[in-house]
Amino acid sequence: MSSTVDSPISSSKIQIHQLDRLAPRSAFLLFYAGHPPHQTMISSLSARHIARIARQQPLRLFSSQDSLVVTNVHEESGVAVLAMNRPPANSLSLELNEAISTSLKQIESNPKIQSVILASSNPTIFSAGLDITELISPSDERLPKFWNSLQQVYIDLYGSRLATVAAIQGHAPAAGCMLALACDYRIMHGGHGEEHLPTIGFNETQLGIAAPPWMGQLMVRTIGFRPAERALALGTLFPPSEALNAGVVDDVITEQSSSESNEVLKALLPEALQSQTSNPVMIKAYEEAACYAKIPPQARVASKLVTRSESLKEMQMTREDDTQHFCGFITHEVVQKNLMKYVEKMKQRGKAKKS
Ligand SMILES: CCCC/C=C/CC(=O)SCCNC(=O)CCNC(=O)[C@H](O)C(C)(C)COP(=O)(O)OP(=O)(O)OC[C@H]1O[C@@H](n2cnc3c(N)ncnc32)[C@H](O)[C@@H]1OP(=O)(O)O
Repeated sequence: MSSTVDSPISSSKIQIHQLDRLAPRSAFLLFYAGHPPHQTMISSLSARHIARIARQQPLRLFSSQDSLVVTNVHEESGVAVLAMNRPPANSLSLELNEAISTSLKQIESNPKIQSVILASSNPTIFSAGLDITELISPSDERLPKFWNSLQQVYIDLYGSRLATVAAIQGHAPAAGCMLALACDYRIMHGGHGEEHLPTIGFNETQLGIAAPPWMGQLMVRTIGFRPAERALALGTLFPPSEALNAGVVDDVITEQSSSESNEVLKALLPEALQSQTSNPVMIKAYEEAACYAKIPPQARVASKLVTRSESLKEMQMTREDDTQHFCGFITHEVVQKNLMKYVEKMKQRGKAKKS
């Protein structure tokens, strides 16, 4: 099935192909940047989102302090912020994943916005990765839905028409690292002294599980085959300077700096992030996002898709198999035992910290 609607992003025409056979609830948005041979894929959206765009209806904005994500836009600079807001650790539950995808789509539907900063309302944790409690004794109904929602976040972020900048204030293990790697630019905080260094990486093997192929390949595409192969096998969590050297992040910032951007940040940041207006990571993230926002969007999007469209297509084609594999793997008795042990350790550590 295919239909054409006016693009909410530009005056171009967008053609929508419903790829029922490959991904029943998804569709590719095909964007004509110039002539048909230059047709490029921007993103995949759920059928529900497409129906809304076709009717030109705005998506619901998540903005209250109780929301799982908080967002705000600054149309003058073309920059938006989308911050995860699920205490204590922004671990990714089904609901948080869905909120990220929905909010990203809502921001994308504003034609004045060209960049988004992916951030956290927690100043020491970007995201702790998957909510491990989703993985323990899961229900047959929720587990595939949960995994689908994570795949969708990856597809939406990696294929977004927006330039995406990750403001990594603190820890970003496993799927938290995936969120950052799916962005266009990554800025990490250097930490507060040797004892409080945040880390980033795919630590799955340390939990007795393995990162799925699309996540592992994301690391391969970011840091290269051999370093990624080793980091994936060992479950390496990189502290900031090592993450920078390996290419996991693009920038590490520690110094507090005053900047002209402070004033804009006051207007841009949602209430839950107002304490971060003079945070160096946020300042740098804003400056980078504003820089991307000045590039002619059609050229920027076309260039992004040179490197991303193949892996996004692959993801769409293997999505159902990936979900089946994930559900089979996670519910395996040995994996369940490993996960329970890991959660027990995590709780003991939490108790020790509090006492
Ligand atoms: C085919 C299979 C593919 C499977 C793919 C999996 C990808 C994944 O994402 S697996 C998840 C991997 N995540 C982790 O291993 C992170 C575990 N957490 C931590 O290492 C630390 O919490 C942290 C480094 C992120 C932060 O450390 P910090 O000392 O600041 O805080 P804590 O006291 O440890 O944690 C605070 C609070 O949050 C709870 N929590 C932390 N992480 C998770 C999580 N991933 N899921 C659920 N809950 C989590 C932790 O238990 C604490 O709770 P309490 O305050 O109630 O004790």
